[in-house]
Amino acid sequence: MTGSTEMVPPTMKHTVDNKRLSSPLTDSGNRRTKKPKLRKYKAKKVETTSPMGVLEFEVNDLLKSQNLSREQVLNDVTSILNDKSSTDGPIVLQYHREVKNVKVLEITSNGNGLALIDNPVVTEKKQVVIIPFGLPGDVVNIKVFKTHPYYVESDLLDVVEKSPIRRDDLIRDKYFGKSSGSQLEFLTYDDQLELKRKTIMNAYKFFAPRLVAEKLLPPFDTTVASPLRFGYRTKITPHFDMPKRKQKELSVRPPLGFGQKGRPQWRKDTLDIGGHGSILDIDECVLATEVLNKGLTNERRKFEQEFKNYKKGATFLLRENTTILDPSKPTLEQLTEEASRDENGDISYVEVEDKKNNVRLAKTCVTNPRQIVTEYVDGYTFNFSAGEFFQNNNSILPIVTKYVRDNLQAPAKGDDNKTKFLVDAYCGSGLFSICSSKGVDKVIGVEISADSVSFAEKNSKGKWC
Ligand SMILES: C[S@@+](CC[C@H](N)C(=O)[O-])C[C@H]1O[C@@H](n2cnc3c(N)ncnc32)[C@H](O)[C@@H]1O
Repeated sequence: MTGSTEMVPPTMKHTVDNKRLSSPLTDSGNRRTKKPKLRKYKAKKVETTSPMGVLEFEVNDLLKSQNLSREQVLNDVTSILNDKSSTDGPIVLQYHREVKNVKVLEITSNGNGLALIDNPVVTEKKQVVIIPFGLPGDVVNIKVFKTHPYYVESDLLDVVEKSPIRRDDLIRDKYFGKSSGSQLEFLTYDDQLELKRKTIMNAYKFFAPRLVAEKLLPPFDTTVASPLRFGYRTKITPHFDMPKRKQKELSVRPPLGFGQKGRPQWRKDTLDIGGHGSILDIDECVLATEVLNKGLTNERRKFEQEFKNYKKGATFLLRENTTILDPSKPTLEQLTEEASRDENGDISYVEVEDKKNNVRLAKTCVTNPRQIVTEYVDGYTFNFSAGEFFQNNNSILPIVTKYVRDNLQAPAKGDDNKTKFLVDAYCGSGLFSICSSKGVDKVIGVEISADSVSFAEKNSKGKWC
């Protein structure tokens, strides 16, 4: 399975930087060797439902399936921490090495491959390795670059043998394979939906084990497909960092885009696209809607002129806004709210039609988080602050809100087949409460954000709530 670099067992001599030792004189004038102060690894407290917490469950699942104990994959992080150099100390170099012909065994809920490799120091031990863009069944070459107690992180260098589910021919995003923006484009859409289903099933397995053990859950249905697979995201947040070494005035525009996912090298023809910084310079997002891509072009052009004015890095908000058009008036005249503008100073927009409700809509791109925006869902409109939460895929909302509506109609006991109360926990600006309220006596929304509560109240006025 693995063919790691040559191994030299570490000794404590390796682990200590001599320069850091203080050695006071004894009475006889000799230097007394003081025990070196070891740097201790401090494990961060991980919230179990966070991505790191879920990873821990997934690692445990892998170990169970491979009949391995946690002890058998435990890494000696302390000796790495106390090596002479954190980049090229002898122990660091033993751990952070290239490993060839690694068979990927599993895929995590966020799309990373999981595999087992030999521990480079203790021959009878293994390591769990995370391989971004590695698929179960792939045989790959990797570079391990970071060690945690129960797993190591790596970059994908080459795919030696392709998994039967790997479909690189489906990739449309030029940044795919290095950007953190999209993870699953090299799977068929059916496989992507199946992975989502497995993620939900795992959520119940990890967080509600009694419900699963006592068979109290209904069967898991297939995942509802999105009508749009690309060009659906109604919010993106490209960002930039300032260079670490402060210059008086920046001479070159910093990259503006999304984070790079490690330093992968497997897509040789796109290696240089977006650059090599921790943030990639992104000029189009295949997942975002057409008008957000227009906004991205506009805001990048503005940034090109203004980047010297920034003292710190920042995040840009690009959020789609919808105007319901009056067909008797010119579109531009009706775009009264501020939005991203093109090089001529005109608001960029895209017109679309809701055939079902016979309505024409203009989509614009808002950049001010405090600006009030409108989303249009199957005839309903929702207002909320651009910076607050709203579902990111507008194209799927008529389907999911209908699904919820259709499956809510459980009649209250001994009643006239009517649902009396609907409680929408975590209601945001009221999307599901409002779309499901028809025929219900009373809807109660629960929400922690005061801003969203006030919009939920406003959005529900005149509806059935
Ligand atoms: C994923 S959003 C869903 C909003 C809404 N259901 C929708 O689909 O548009 C989750 C919402 O839960 C709210 N929230 C988070 N923690 C909460 C808590 N402890 N109590 C109530 N609401 C909370 C957030 O402010 C956010 O609006």
